[in-house]
Amino acid sequence: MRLDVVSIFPEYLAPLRQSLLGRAVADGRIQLEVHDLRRWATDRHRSVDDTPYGGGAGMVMRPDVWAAALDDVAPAGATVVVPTPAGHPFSQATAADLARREHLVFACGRYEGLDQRVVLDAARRVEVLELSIGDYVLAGGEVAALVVIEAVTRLLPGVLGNPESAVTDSFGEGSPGLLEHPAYTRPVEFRGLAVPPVLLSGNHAAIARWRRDESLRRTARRRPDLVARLDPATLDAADRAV
Ligand SMILES: COc1cccc(COC(=O)c2cn[nH]c2)c1
Repeated sequence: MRLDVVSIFPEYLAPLRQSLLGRAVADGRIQLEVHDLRRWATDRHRSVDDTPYGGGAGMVMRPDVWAAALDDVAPAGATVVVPTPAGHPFSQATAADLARREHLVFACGRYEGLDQRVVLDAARRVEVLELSIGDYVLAGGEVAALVVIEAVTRLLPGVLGNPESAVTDSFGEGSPGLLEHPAYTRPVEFRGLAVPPVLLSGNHAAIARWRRDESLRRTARRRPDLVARLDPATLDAADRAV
């Protein structure tokens, strides 16, 4: 996979060269290039933003600068990802979809975002995905790009150590669509807190049942929205009793 990232703060993307992902980049399993958007700025001040038509606070990133950058960085066949609070919700399913693509280009906006014609023009040539990683506003798209890149590249076989299951919507072992159950390791008692005895029992059926129950309880408590989406057919009688 090839990754290109365009930003006015390229140093924000330094974490991509760390740890397992950094190793995949160093040995060429992933091609990564980070570009400074100002390279495509045309005036003496290398400006990349301007005041918004229609008035209002903040600045908008200029279409000419971004279009020139994407012309160079996103050839036909690339997928352009624009992190934005106004985007389609990013999910594990989206991550799995993006993991199957050859070339991802991340356009990191700042200020109030990109002139919409950047997206419209690029969409004539390549697929453009405006994605939101959550309902909050960051100062720029760089951190969101790091989130998406990590979620995507960890799914690539042979890229990040242990091959993660490519199952797109699993939140727990074999419990698709549920939150992960609690995890424990040594010591068996820690600051007066014990490990749930079932996990020490060696009874694998009971352990699987406990884990499933904990996933269901946690999901019901923390994410009723996920429970509403569960396919009732995947809930057995014991699940319904939780
Ligand atoms: C491209 O336009 C903008 C405008 C404003 C902020 C940003 C940065 O992205 C986010 O804040 C974000 C992404 N998902 N959730 C929040 C981009």
